[in-house]
Amino acid sequence: MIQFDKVTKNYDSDLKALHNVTLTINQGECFGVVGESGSGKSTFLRLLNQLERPTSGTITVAQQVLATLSERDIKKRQQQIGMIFQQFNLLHNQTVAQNVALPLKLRGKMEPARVLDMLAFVNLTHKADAYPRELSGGEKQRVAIARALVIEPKLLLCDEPTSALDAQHVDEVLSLLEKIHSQFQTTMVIVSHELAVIKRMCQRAAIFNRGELVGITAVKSAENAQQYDSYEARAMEILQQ
Ligand SMILES: Nc1ncnc2c1ncn2[C@@H]1O[C@H](COP(=O)(O)OP(=O)(O)OP(=O)(O)O)[C@@H](O)[C@H]1O
Repeated sequence: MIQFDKVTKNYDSDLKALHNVTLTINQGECFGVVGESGSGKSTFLRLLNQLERPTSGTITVAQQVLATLSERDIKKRQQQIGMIFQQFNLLHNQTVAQNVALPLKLRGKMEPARVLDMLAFVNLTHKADAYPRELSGGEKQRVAIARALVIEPKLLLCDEPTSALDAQHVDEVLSLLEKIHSQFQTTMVIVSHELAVIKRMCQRAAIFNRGELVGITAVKSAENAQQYDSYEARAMEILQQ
């Protein structure tokens, strides 16, 4: 579904946020992206949802080379991508139902029944008229997930989806992401510095270090407490167990 071919991204300076990255993400896959701070994870996501363009190389999504698309087609593509963030990014002066309805409203659609379906899917029907300040962190993230799903995305991008949550809410949100993956076969890309999250959710993961793709590994279960020389060695070892 997604192909990066020798993709490099420089921002203003000479520093390469991503350097010569080639990888493929399959349709229906849950793909993890790990790496230390500044390794290029967010840049990878921003290229995927076309908020940034590569300095060189090509990105192909659903057999379409992104660079060949018009602004209008890029906007259309972006509307098929759902995104969830570490800090939820809810509108605080809007109710839960209004937050979930927002992507539909932006497309000029009013589908209250669909909003209610989504709230039921994330188990928050009873909070439809509440405001974000009245919710727990886990509930806020579930609202954000309902908002991402309301457009029936082909691709769901998750940027540190559990990093702002305590353990109980982490489980709640991951269970919901698992349910989405099994029910809708949505292709998912999860960026997280928490290896346990990637381990639970993903079939494969890419490991980045300073903009370089160090490797892609199949993910197996159960973590051990061994000491490693570097973050990359630990990531590679733990994810392969
Ligand atoms: N808009 C920007 N302008 C200039 N440099 C940037 C910009 N965004 C990111 N960078 C730089 O690109 C490199 C990769 O950043 P990126 O945000 O992709 O890393 P990350 O792995 O997501 O980090 P974190 O885990 O801390 O969010 C970093 O050196 C960063 O300073």
